[in-house]
Amino acid sequence: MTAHIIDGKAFAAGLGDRIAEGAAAFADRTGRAPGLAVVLVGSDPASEIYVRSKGLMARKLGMESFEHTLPAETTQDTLMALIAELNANEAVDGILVQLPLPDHLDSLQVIEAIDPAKDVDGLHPLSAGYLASGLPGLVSCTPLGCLMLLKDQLGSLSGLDAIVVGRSILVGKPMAQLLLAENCTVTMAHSRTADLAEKVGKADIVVAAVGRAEMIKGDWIKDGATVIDVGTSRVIRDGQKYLVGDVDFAAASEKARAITPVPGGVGPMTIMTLMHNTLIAAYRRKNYPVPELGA
Ligand SMILES: NC(=O)C1=CN([C@@H]2O[C@H](COP(=O)(O)OP(=O)(O)OC[C@H]3O[C@@H](n4cnc5c(N)ncnc54)[C@H](OP(=O)(O)O)[C@@H]3O)[C@@H](O)[C@H]2O)C=CC1
Ligand SMILES: Nc1nc(=O)c2c([nH]1)NC[C@@H]1CN(c3ccc(C(=O)N[C@@H](CCC(=O)O)C(=O)O)cc3)C=[N+]21
Repeated sequence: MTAHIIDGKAFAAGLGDRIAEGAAAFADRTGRAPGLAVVLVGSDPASEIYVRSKGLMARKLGMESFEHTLPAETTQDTLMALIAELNANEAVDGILVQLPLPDHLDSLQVIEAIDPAKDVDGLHPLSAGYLASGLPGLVSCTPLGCLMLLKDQLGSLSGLDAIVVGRSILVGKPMAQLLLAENCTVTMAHSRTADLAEKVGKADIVVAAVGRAEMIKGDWIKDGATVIDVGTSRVIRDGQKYLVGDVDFAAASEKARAITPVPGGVGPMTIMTLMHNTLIAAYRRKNYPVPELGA
Protein backbone atom coordinates (compact mmCIF):
# COMPACT_ATOMS: atom_id res chain seq x y z
CA MET A 1 0.00 0.00 0.00
CA THR A 2 1.23 3.50 -0.76
CA ALA A 3 -0.02 5.94 1.81
CA HIS A 4 -2.17 8.97 1.26
CA ILE A 5 -0.13 11.98 2.43
CA ILE A 6 -2.23 14.02 4.84
CA ASP A 7 -2.06 17.72 3.96
CA GLY A 8 -2.06 19.48 7.33
CA LYS A 9 -1.46 22.83 5.70
CA ALA A 10 -4.59 22.60 3.55
CA PHE A 11 -6.73 21.32 6.42
CA ALA A 12 -5.46 24.14 8.63
CA ALA A 13 -6.27 26.72 5.94
CA GLY A 14 -9.88 25.49 5.72
CA LEU A 15 -10.25 25.65 9.49
CA GLY A 16 -8.70 29.14 9.42
CA ASP A 17 -11.47 30.42 7.12
CA ARG A 18 -14.13 29.37 9.63
CA ILE A 19 -12.15 30.80 12.56
CA ALA A 20 -11.84 34.13 10.74
CA GLU A 21 -15.65 34.23 10.32
CA GLY A 22 -16.09 33.47 14.01
CA ALA A 23 -13.59 36.17 14.95
CA ALA A 24 -15.36 38.76 12.78
CA ALA A 25 -18.73 37.87 14.31
CA PHE A 26 -17.23 38.20 17.79
CA ALA A 27 -15.80 41.62 16.94
CA ASP A 28 -19.18 42.79 15.56
CA ARG A 29 -20.90 41.73 18.74
CA THR A 30 -18.40 42.97 21.33
CA GLY A 31 -16.59 45.82 19.59
CA ARG A 32 -13.24 44.10 20.03
CA ALA A 33 -11.39 41.23 18.36
CA PRO A 34 -10.56 38.00 20.26
CA GLY A 35 -7.13 38.49 21.83
CA LEU A 36 -4.18 36.12 22.16
CA ALA A 37 -1.16 36.85 24.38
CA VAL A 38 2.03 34.91 23.69
CA VAL A 39 4.87 35.06 26.21
CA LEU A 40 8.42 34.13 25.25
CA VAL A 41 11.28 34.21 27.74
CA GLY A 42 14.79 34.22 26.29
CA SER A 43 15.88 34.02 22.69
CA ASP A 44 15.76 30.45 21.41
CA PRO A 45 15.70 30.93 17.61
CA ALA A 46 13.18 28.11 16.95
CA SER A 47 10.83 29.47 19.64
CA GLU A 48 11.12 32.98 18.20
CA ILE A 49 9.98 31.65 14.82
CA TYR A 50 6.97 29.83 16.32
CA VAL A 51 5.99 32.83 18.41
CA ARG A 52 6.20 35.14 15.43
CA SER A 53 4.12 32.82 13.25
CA LYS A 54 1.47 32.61 15.98
CA GLY A 55 1.25 36.43 16.09
CA LEU A 56 1.06 36.70 12.31
CA MET A 57 -1.67 34.06 12.08
CA ALA A 58 -3.73 35.70 14.83
CA ARG A 59 -3.71 39.01 12.97
CA LYS A 60 -4.42 37.34 9.63
CA LEU A 61 -7.58 35.78 11.10
CA GLY A 62 -8.76 39.07 12.61
CA MET A 63 -7.62 38.55 16.17
CA GLU A 64 -5.52 40.81 18.31
CA SER A 65 -2.03 39.59 19.20
CA PHE A 66 -0.15 40.66 22.31
CA GLU A 67 3.47 39.55 22.12
CA HIS A 68 5.63 39.69 25.24
CA THR A 69 9.28 38.86 24.73
CA LEU A 70 11.23 38.94 27.99
CA PRO A 71 15.00 38.62 28.47
CA ALA A 72 16.44 35.22 29.49
CA GLU A 73 17.34 36.56 32.95
CA THR A 74 13.70 37.50 33.77
CA THR A 75 12.83 36.63 37.38
CA GLN A 76 9.97 34.41 38.50
CA ASP A 77 8.33 37.44 40.17
CA THR A 78 8.38 39.48 36.95
CA LEU A 79 6.91 36.61 34.95
CA MET A 80 4.23 35.96 37.59
CA ALA A 81 3.33 39.66 37.57
CA LEU A 82 2.92 39.57 33.78
CA ILE A 83 0.62 36.52 34.02
CA ALA A 84 -1.49 38.31 36.66
CA GLU A 85 -1.74 41.35 34.38
CA LEU A 86 -2.79 39.20 31.39
CA ASN A 87 -5.35 37.34 33.52
CA ALA A 88 -6.88 40.69 34.52
CA ASN A 89 -6.80 42.18 31.01
CA GLU A 90 -10.32 41.93 29.52
CA ALA A 91 -8.92 42.18 25.97
CA VAL A 92 -6.89 38.99 26.43
CA ASP A 93 -8.85 35.76 25.82
CA GLY A 94 -5.92 33.36 25.54
CA ILE A 95 -2.50 33.15 27.18
CA LEU A 96 0.32 30.95 25.87
CA VAL A 97 3.68 30.72 27.59
CA GLN A 98 6.17 29.19 25.17
CA LEU A 99 7.99 26.22 26.71
CA PRO A 100 10.60 25.32 27.75
CA LEU A 101 11.35 28.26 30.06
CA PRO A 102 14.94 28.97 31.10
CA ASP A 103 16.12 26.57 33.86
CA HIS A 104 15.95 29.07 36.73
CA LEU A 105 12.18 29.53 36.25
CA ASP A 106 9.48 27.29 37.75
CA SER A 107 7.22 26.43 34.80
CA LEU A 108 4.56 24.65 36.86
CA GLN A 109 4.06 27.70 39.07
CA VAL A 110 3.71 29.88 35.95
CA ILE A 111 1.24 27.51 34.26
CA GLU A 112 -0.83 27.15 37.44
CA ALA A 113 -1.11 30.95 37.61
CA ILE A 114 -2.84 31.15 34.19
CA ASP A 115 -6.61 31.62 34.42
CA PRO A 116 -7.95 28.22 33.20
CA ALA A 117 -10.55 30.13 31.11
CA LYS A 118 -7.61 31.62 29.14
CA ASP A 119 -5.45 28.45 29.08
CA VAL A 120 -5.43 28.03 25.28
CA ASP A 121 -2.49 25.62 25.53
CA GLY A 122 -4.49 23.28 27.78
CA LEU A 123 -1.50 22.97 30.11
CA HIS A 124 -3.09 23.94 33.43
CA PRO A 125 -3.69 20.91 35.68
CA LEU A 126 -7.38 21.88 35.75
CA SER A 127 -7.52 21.73 31.93
CA ALA A 128 -5.88 18.30 32.02
CA GLY A 129 -8.38 17.23 34.68
CA TYR A 130 -11.37 18.46 32.68
CA LEU A 131 -10.13 16.49 29.67
CA ALA A 132 -9.59 13.30 31.69
CA SER A 133 -13.04 13.73 33.28
CA GLY A 134 -14.81 14.33 29.96
CA LEU A 135 -15.76 17.90 30.94
CA PRO A 136 -15.63 20.90 28.61
CA GLY A 137 -12.31 22.74 28.88
CA LEU A 138 -9.48 23.85 26.65
CA VAL A 139 -7.50 21.03 25.01
CA SER A 140 -3.81 21.20 24.16
CA CYS A 141 -3.39 22.44 20.58
CA THR A 142 -1.19 19.73 19.06
CA PRO A 143 -3.29 16.71 20.17
CA LEU A 144 -6.46 18.55 19.15
CA GLY A 145 -5.01 19.10 15.67
CA CYS A 146 -3.96 15.43 15.43
CA LEU A 147 -7.47 14.33 16.39
CA MET A 148 -9.03 16.58 13.73
CA LEU A 149 -6.78 15.02 11.06
CA LEU A 150 -7.55 11.48 12.26
CA LYS A 151 -11.33 12.03 12.21
CA ASP A 152 -11.07 13.59 8.77
CA GLN A 153 -9.22 10.50 7.53
CA LEU A 154 -11.11 7.76 9.34
CA GLY A 155 -14.52 9.12 10.36
CA SER A 156 -15.34 7.17 13.51
CA LEU A 157 -12.33 6.00 15.53
CA SER A 158 -14.46 3.73 17.73
CA GLY A 159 -12.93 0.34 18.48
CA LEU A 160 -9.61 1.04 16.81
CA ASP A 161 -6.30 0.19 18.50
CA ALA A 162 -4.17 3.31 18.97
CA ILE A 163 -0.65 3.77 20.29
CA VAL A 164 0.73 7.10 21.46
CA VAL A 165 4.52 7.15 21.69
CA GLY A 166 5.57 9.86 24.18
CA ARG A 167 3.81 10.89 27.40
CA SER A 168 4.45 14.59 27.81
CA ILE A 169 1.86 16.85 29.43
CA LEU A 170 1.83 18.95 26.23
CA VAL A 171 1.31 16.18 23.66
CA GLY A 172 1.32 12.48 24.62
CA LYS A 173 -0.99 12.47 27.65
CA PRO A 174 -3.76 14.70 26.24
CA MET A 175 -3.52 12.80 22.91
CA ALA A 176 -4.17 9.51 24.70
CA GLN A 177 -7.14 11.04 26.56
CA LEU A 178 -8.69 12.35 23.32
CA LEU A 179 -8.33 8.94 21.63
CA LEU A 180 -9.83 7.22 24.66
CA ALA A 181 -12.77 9.63 24.53
CA GLU A 182 -13.24 8.58 20.86
CA ASN A 183 -13.49 4.95 22.06
CA CYS A 184 -10.08 3.80 20.86
CA THR A 185 -8.20 1.21 22.87
CA VAL A 186 -5.11 3.19 23.77
CA THR A 187 -1.55 2.11 24.52
CA MET A 188 0.75 4.79 25.93
CA ALA A 189 4.41 4.13 25.17
CA HIS A 190 7.47 5.96 26.50
CA SER A 191 11.21 5.58 27.01
CA ARG A 192 10.80 2.54 29.29
CA THR A 193 8.35 0.66 27.05
CA ALA A 194 9.43 -2.90 26.29
CA ASP A 195 9.11 -4.22 22.72
CA LEU A 196 8.00 -0.92 21.20
CA ALA A 197 8.22 -2.25 17.63
CA GLU A 198 5.83 -5.09 18.43
CA LYS A 199 3.35 -2.76 20.15
CA VAL A 200 3.44 -0.26 17.28
CA GLY A 201 2.85 -3.16 14.88
CA LYS A 202 -0.54 -3.90 16.46
CA ALA A 203 -1.90 -0.38 16.15
CA ASP A 204 -4.42 0.96 13.63
CA ILE A 205 -3.44 4.50 14.69
CA VAL A 206 0.14 5.51 15.54
CA VAL A 207 0.81 8.96 17.04
CA ALA A 208 4.53 9.61 17.48
CA ALA A 209 5.55 12.47 19.82
CA VAL A 210 9.07 11.72 20.96
CA GLY A 211 11.52 14.10 19.30
CA ARG A 212 14.01 11.47 18.01
CA ALA A 213 14.60 11.62 14.28
CA GLU A 214 13.05 8.66 12.40
CA MET A 215 13.14 6.31 15.39
CA ILE A 216 9.92 4.56 14.29
CA LYS A 217 10.82 2.30 11.40
CA GLY A 218 8.64 1.60 8.39
CA ASP A 219 8.55 -2.14 8.94
CA TRP A 220 7.08 -1.64 12.44
CA ILE A 221 3.88 -0.18 10.96
CA LYS A 222 0.83 -2.42 10.51
CA ASP A 223 -0.47 -2.60 6.93
CA GLY A 224 -3.16 0.03 6.49
CA ALA A 225 -2.45 1.95 9.71
CA THR A 226 -2.86 5.73 9.95
CA VAL A 227 0.31 7.46 11.13
CA ILE A 228 0.46 10.92 12.74
CA ASP A 229 3.99 12.24 13.20
CA VAL A 230 4.28 15.05 15.77
CA GLY A 231 8.05 14.95 16.23
CA THR A 232 10.26 17.62 14.72
CA SER A 233 14.04 17.20 14.73
CA ARG A 234 16.54 19.31 12.86
CA VAL A 235 19.18 17.18 11.17
CA ILE A 236 22.04 17.87 8.78
CA ARG A 237 22.53 15.36 5.94
CA ASP A 238 25.09 15.81 3.18
CA GLY A 239 25.62 19.35 4.43
CA GLN A 240 21.90 20.19 4.03
CA LYS A 241 19.55 21.09 6.90
CA TYR A 242 16.29 19.13 7.13
CA LEU A 243 13.35 19.01 9.51
CA VAL A 244 12.37 15.36 10.05
CA GLY A 245 9.75 13.55 12.10
CA ASP A 246 9.87 10.64 14.54
CA VAL A 247 8.80 8.23 11.78
CA ASP A 248 10.88 6.98 8.84
CA PHE A 249 8.47 8.61 6.38
CA ALA A 250 9.56 6.93 3.12
CA ALA A 251 9.48 3.40 4.54
CA ALA A 252 6.30 3.92 6.60
CA SER A 253 4.52 5.27 3.48
CA GLU A 254 4.86 1.79 1.97
CA LYS A 255 2.80 0.29 4.81
CA ALA A 256 0.42 2.97 6.05
CA ARG A 257 -2.95 3.93 4.59
CA ALA A 258 -2.34 7.59 5.44
CA ILE A 259 0.55 9.50 7.01
CA THR A 260 1.40 13.09 7.96
CA PRO A 261 4.58 14.59 6.51
CA VAL A 262 7.10 16.74 8.44
CA PRO A 263 6.95 19.62 7.72
CA GLY A 264 3.42 20.29 6.48
CA GLY A 265 1.49 17.86 8.68
CA VAL A 266 0.90 18.40 12.38
CA GLY A 267 2.87 21.69 12.68
CA PRO A 268 0.45 23.90 10.74
CA MET A 269 -2.44 22.32 12.66
CA THR A 270 -0.85 23.27 15.99
CA ILE A 271 -0.84 26.94 15.02
CA MET A 272 -4.43 26.78 13.75
CA THR A 273 -5.82 24.92 16.77
CA LEU A 274 -4.25 27.63 18.93
CA MET A 275 -6.39 30.13 17.01
CA HIS A 276 -9.37 27.76 17.39
CA ASN A 277 -8.85 27.61 21.16
CA THR A 278 -8.49 31.39 21.40
CA LEU A 279 -11.80 31.86 19.58
CA ILE A 280 -13.54 29.32 21.80
CA ALA A 281 -12.08 30.93 24.94
CA ALA A 282 -13.32 34.35 23.77
CA TYR A 283 -16.89 33.10 23.20
CA ARG A 284 -17.01 31.11 26.45
CA ARG A 285 -15.70 34.03 28.51
CA LYS A 286 -18.66 36.08 27.21
CA ASN A 287 -21.08 33.17 27.72
CA TYR A 288 -21.92 33.26 24.00
CA PRO A 289 -22.70 29.96 22.24
CA VAL A 290 -19.52 28.77 20.53
CA PRO A 291 -19.83 28.83 16.70
CA GLU A 292 -19.67 25.57 14.75
CA LEU A 293 -16.13 25.29 13.40
CA GLY A 294 -16.75 21.97 11.67
CA ALA A 295 -13.80 20.21 13.27
N1 LIG B 1 4.60 19.77 15.29
C1 LIG B 1 4.14 20.33 16.39
O1 LIG B 1 3.19 21.07 16.37
C2 LIG B 1 4.78 20.04 17.69
C3 LIG B 1 5.89 19.27 17.70
N2 LIG B 1 6.47 18.92 18.88
C4 LIG B 1 7.61 18.01 18.79
O2 LIG B 1 7.20 16.73 19.25
C5 LIG B 1 8.26 16.08 19.92
C6 LIG B 1 7.81 15.71 21.32
O3 LIG B 1 7.51 16.87 22.05
P1 LIG B 1 7.16 16.82 23.61
O4 LIG B 1 6.05 15.87 23.85
O5 LIG B 1 7.04 18.19 24.08
O6 LIG B 1 8.56 16.16 24.14
P2 LIG B 1 9.10 15.68 25.54
O7 LIG B 1 10.58 15.69 25.40
O8 LIG B 1 8.43 16.41 26.65
O9 LIG B 1 8.60 14.16 25.62
C7 LIG B 1 9.16 13.15 24.84
C8 LIG B 1 8.53 11.82 25.19
O10 LIG B 1 9.14 10.82 24.39
C9 LIG B 1 9.50 9.71 25.20
N3 LIG B 1 10.67 9.01 24.67
C10 LIG B 1 11.97 9.44 24.67
N4 LIG B 1 12.77 8.51 24.11
C11 LIG B 1 11.97 7.48 23.76
C12 LIG B 1 12.19 6.24 23.15
N5 LIG B 1 13.41 5.85 22.79
N6 LIG B 1 11.15 5.44 22.93
C13 LIG B 1 9.92 5.79 23.28
N7 LIG B 1 9.62 6.97 23.86
C14 LIG B 1 10.64 7.80 24.09
C15 LIG B 1 9.76 10.28 26.57
O11 LIG B 1 9.60 9.24 27.51
P3 LIG B 1 9.79 9.42 29.11
O12 LIG B 1 8.55 10.11 29.57
O13 LIG B 1 9.91 8.05 29.60
O14 LIG B 1 11.01 10.26 29.28
C16 LIG B 1 8.73 11.39 26.66
O15 LIG B 1 7.52 10.91 27.19
C17 LIG B 1 9.43 17.06 19.82
O16 LIG B 1 10.17 16.74 18.68
C18 LIG B 1 8.76 18.41 19.66
O17 LIG B 1 9.59 19.33 18.99
C19 LIG B 1 5.93 19.30 20.08
C20 LIG B 1 4.82 20.10 20.12
C21 LIG B 1 4.18 20.56 18.92
N1 LIG C 1 3.59 26.25 25.43
C1 LIG C 1 3.96 25.68 24.29
N2 LIG C 1 3.00 25.28 23.42
C2 LIG C 1 3.36 24.70 22.23
O1 LIG C 1 2.48 24.30 21.42
C3 LIG C 1 4.76 24.54 21.93
C4 LIG C 1 5.69 24.98 22.88
N3 LIG C 1 5.27 25.53 24.04
N4 LIG C 1 7.01 24.80 22.66
C5 LIG C 1 7.52 24.24 21.42
C6 LIG C 1 6.53 23.32 20.76
C7 LIG C 1 6.79 23.10 19.28
N5 LIG C 1 5.64 23.62 18.58
C8 LIG C 1 5.50 23.70 17.19
C9 LIG C 1 4.57 24.50 16.59
C10 LIG C 1 4.48 24.63 15.21
C11 LIG C 1 5.33 23.92 14.40
C12 LIG C 1 5.25 24.11 12.91
O2 LIG C 1 4.49 24.90 12.40
N6 LIG C 1 6.06 23.40 12.12
C13 LIG C 1 6.11 23.50 10.68
C14 LIG C 1 7.52 23.70 10.18
C15 LIG C 1 8.20 24.92 10.71
C16 LIG C 1 9.69 24.92 10.36
O3 LIG C 1 10.02 24.71 9.17
O4 LIG C 1 10.49 25.12 11.29
C17 LIG C 1 5.63 22.21 10.04
O5 LIG C 1 5.75 21.14 10.71
O6 LIG C 1 5.19 22.23 8.91
C18 LIG C 1 6.25 23.08 14.98
C19 LIG C 1 6.33 22.95 16.37
C20 LIG C 1 4.76 24.12 19.51
N7 LIG C 1 5.20 23.96 20.76
